[in-house]
Amino acid sequence: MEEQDAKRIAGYAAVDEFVKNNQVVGIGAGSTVPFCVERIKQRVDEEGLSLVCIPSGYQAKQLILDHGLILSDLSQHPDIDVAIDGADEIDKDLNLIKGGGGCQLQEKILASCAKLLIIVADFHKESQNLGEYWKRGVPVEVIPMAVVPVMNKVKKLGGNPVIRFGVMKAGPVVTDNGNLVVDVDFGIIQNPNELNEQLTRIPGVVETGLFIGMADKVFIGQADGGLHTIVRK
Ligand SMILES: O=C(CO)[C@H](O)[C@H](O)COP(=O)(O)O
Repeated sequence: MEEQDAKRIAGYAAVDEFVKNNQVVGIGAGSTVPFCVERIKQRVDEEGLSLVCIPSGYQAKQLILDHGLILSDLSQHPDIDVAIDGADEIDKDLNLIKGGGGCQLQEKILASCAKLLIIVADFHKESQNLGEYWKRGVPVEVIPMAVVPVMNKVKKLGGNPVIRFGVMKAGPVVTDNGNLVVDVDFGIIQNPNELNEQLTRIPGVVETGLFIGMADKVFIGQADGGLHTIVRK
């Protein structure tokens, strides 16, 4: 079973369980979310579901438009029924590292506006402790003028920070909000909640990719074609 099949299994199952008629649906980013949007489109066509979709960024907006779904924003729909998103790593307590696609700030805003945050992922992403699988570090979105002081401060917290650079661009990744992303390797993270609080207290840090206690249910497509789900206790 290919990784792509695992992503599809997770994406379809999440949409089938959680997307219902007349909902406002938040759409995250990454390579698993497109399978969710594909399934949403099928169900809109087959069942006549009436949905409004709120994107987390450029990629999600384009997905919504490409599938002919109704696009809106938080100004018109500040209350989301369900946000569906991917994750880079999921620990035993359903804490997440997100932001592999650089959309951590908008994704956290959508999640904070949603009654439910549903995560879809393939079998690589599940671990006991954050940092066991995702070796690129915690994405930290930083105001450009603060990038050097922020990097110095995260080093004092025990992190190894690297400014994220783009492919096919002679310069750093710039987020949809005009900020930079610093990926900070903390090794295995024993206390993600405390780390998130320490990071967000640094002036110049806008948001981190640590999602603590936000996910309600995760759908993890398995290598054998099965599905593993975990519900928040
Ligand atoms: O947080 C994200 C983007 O900012 C993605 O959801 C995360 O990187 C997972 O992506 P994929 O489904 O490709 O593994």
